[in-house]
Amino acid sequence: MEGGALALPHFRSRVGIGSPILLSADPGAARRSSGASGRSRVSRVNPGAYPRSAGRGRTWKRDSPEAPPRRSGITRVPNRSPEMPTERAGRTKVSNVNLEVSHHRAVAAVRLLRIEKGKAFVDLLNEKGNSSGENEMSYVERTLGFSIRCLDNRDIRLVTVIVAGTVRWKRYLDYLIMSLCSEEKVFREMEPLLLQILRIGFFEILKLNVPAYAAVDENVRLAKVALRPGAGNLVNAILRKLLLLKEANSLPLPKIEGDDRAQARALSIIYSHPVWMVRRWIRFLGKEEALKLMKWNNSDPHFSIRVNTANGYTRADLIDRLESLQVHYEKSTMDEFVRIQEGMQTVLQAGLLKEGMCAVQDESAGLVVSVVDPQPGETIIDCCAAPGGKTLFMAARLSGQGKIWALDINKGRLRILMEAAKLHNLDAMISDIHADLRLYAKETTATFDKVLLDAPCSGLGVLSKRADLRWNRQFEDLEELMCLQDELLDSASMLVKPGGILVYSTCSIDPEENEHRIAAFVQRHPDFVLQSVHGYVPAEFVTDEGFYSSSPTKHSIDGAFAARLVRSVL
Ligand SMILES: C[S@@+](CC[C@H](N)C(=O)[O-])C[C@H]1O[C@@H](n2cnc3c(N)ncnc32)[C@H](O)[C@@H]1O
Repeated sequence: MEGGALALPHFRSRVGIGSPILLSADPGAARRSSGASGRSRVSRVNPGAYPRSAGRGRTWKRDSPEAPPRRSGITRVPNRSPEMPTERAGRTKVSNVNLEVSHHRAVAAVRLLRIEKGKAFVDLLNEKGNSSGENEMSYVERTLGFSIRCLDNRDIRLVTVIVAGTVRWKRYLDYLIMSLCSEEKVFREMEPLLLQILRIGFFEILKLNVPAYAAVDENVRLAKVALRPGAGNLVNAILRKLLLLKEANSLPLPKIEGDDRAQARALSIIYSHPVWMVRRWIRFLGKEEALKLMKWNNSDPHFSIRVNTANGYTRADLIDRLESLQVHYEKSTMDEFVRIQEGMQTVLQAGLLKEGMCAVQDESAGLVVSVVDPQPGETIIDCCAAPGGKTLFMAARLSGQGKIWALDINKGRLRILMEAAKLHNLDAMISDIHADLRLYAKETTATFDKVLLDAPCSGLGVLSKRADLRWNRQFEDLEELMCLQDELLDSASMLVKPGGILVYSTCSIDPEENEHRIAAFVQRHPDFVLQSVHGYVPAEFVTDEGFYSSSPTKHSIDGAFAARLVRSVL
């Protein structure tokens, strides 16, 4: 680093762009919206759903929604019953009612409700014991008004699969649900919790191929217990209609016809993406590639892990552990990486991350670090560093010599970065700076050998992993993001020492956030020259213009972009 000691200004934390939405419980909202009211609702529900005569000897009509659920791998509440008030001697007494609902569906329905209300995000790497464990259980209990036990590992996996899939396929599922309602008004005015239960049922039947009786019975039961008998009847009627249409192969889907806009609208339903994304991708990538991309975004995400060499581990050590855990893996072409084919939850539960042996990181992000090419002894500033995936990998590549400054506007995320740095035995090499890059660059005189700007972006390259992102991003966001990217690029460029390197990267595949930003930047800054990334990353990732670009459909990893610029010595 040149320019003497770094001034480390402290700014008040702002809401960071790209920062995760925090999980904050709002039971009142969900309860109000579901029309449910805890105990009294349960007492309303039960006499119909669980008649007193429903004891052992009772015969149920096959596939009746009231029939006792068959063992279908569905978890239930074992004799853990909410209390039902009964009248006795003029006072309300509490007696037990045998309520049984599928745990993972109840949790999935409530999590979906919260995601829709912006109070939660889809967590594809959900580990038992994190904030969405116990808190979520009590949230579900307060929202639905009945108790459920903690989820076991299998339940957690099912919740993850159902929540991620239902969020991804939301537009497609809603189109079908609306088509199967007696009138559009029924769909438009549907209670939020009822809609989530229907979406789960549709997703299970259409995309998970869950046996019909389980998908119908369990979701009907959940609607009856969590809402009221009438809600269960509606779920029953609509799911049964769906089953008939599915069997007859006549699901009501829109035809791809008419002008470009009409075709994009139909495709947006069939592939469940916002219309603006479909139109944009058809424009930039062509129809065939756009369809491939949407299929990729709807498929199960691929995860890779990177071994932490700073703790003395090698990839061979990591592979030994994976083999002992019977996790299916594949070696990546990148030395430090292993692709997990099956068993990501096992990796998480075995504690490999908590031990500091490895980190979850996509190779697309690893290749950005290869574009930076950190060399021992260098000074590097990571301008939008948190939560630190690239910072840690860059620090590991310095082999104990050199220094990284990790700057971010988001204090909470910076804290996570520094905790990870400690875990990875890299904290001595990393200093954090909590600041807005735009202000920091104006105030400091410090310059660095290398500057990485991993800019806030639309995230359009990582939609398979961020299931909810497609619905949260609006077309208008792009304009705002591009302005921010230009401002941050200008600021980052001030930190590059003469002859030093500036790397601009995103996890977007949108040319306007990538190539166009760099074209505009070099026009504003003639002292920077584009350098090809050839030699830093494998040739298949180098574009004709010399940028790094990874594509989900071509390379089967996340989409990312990076440009390497050299500052002239004068
Ligand atoms: C794409 S994320 C960075 C991911 C990170 N490089 C990694 O590999 O883990 C973008 C980051 O930019 C930060 N950010 C947004 N605006 C900023 C600003 N004006 N100054 C500094 N950081 C900012 C956000 O808080 C967010 O953590």
